[in-house]
Amino acid sequence: MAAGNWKMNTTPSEGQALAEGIITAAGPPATKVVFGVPAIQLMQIKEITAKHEGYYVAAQNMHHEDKGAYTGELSAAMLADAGIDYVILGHSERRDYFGEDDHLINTKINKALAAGILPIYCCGEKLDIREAGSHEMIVGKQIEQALFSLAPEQMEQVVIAYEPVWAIGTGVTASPQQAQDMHQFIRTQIANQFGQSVADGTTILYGGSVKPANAEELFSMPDVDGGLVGGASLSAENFVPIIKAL
Ligand SMILES: O=C(CO)COP(=O)(O)O
Repeated sequence: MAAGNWKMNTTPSEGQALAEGIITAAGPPATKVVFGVPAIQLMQIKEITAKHEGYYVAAQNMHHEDKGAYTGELSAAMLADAGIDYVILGHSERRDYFGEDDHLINTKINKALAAGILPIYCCGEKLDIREAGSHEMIVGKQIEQALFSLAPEQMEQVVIAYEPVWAIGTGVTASPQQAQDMHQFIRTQIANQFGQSVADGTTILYGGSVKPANAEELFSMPDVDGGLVGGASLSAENFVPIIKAL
């Protein structure tokens, strides 16, 4: 899977041109391609991807309650009714700037699954944790708190994105071996909790300064099933080679 997280970039007209440009240049993809677009563009981009096999749309967030007085928020039911395929949950920017924790993210994951939307669950450690050698402990805890209450058939619907915070938007990428080690660790956690066949079927994406120049090497690692791409998903020139690396 090649997933782009556009974050708070692109106006609706820019987003339309971007999605159309990528689809035209990449053609029918050999992997699933997901556009994680700003809320205002969800239905517009869905209309485009619906015409092209292999292309999907993701929301970048979702509220954990079903409905009510939550000004500015979107519910799972709204996304589902609009035909949105995926929702990115637990991104480090939401954790840092909006105070989201794994308990809340777990609630959101349950709501998304109940509405038929596939969660892309983001986890990953900060630099000080990596330097202290505690990254497996911290990511292990994130996975446990957000996912271990799910039933195996729910877990089968979840995509995981390992995004070391120190690699996001910094130009510093985890080495292929660092990515592989963490992905293998995550898959083992999933296997221990949900069984080997669920773990084998789980898509685990790497995110953090994925570029055309490093995508192929990262994706060649056995437990790296694709990428969640920020900056390099904002132009066809950069994103198409990343799609084609899968
Ligand atoms: O946060 C990311 C994707 O969700 C990664 O962002 P960059 O690819 O810009 O480092």
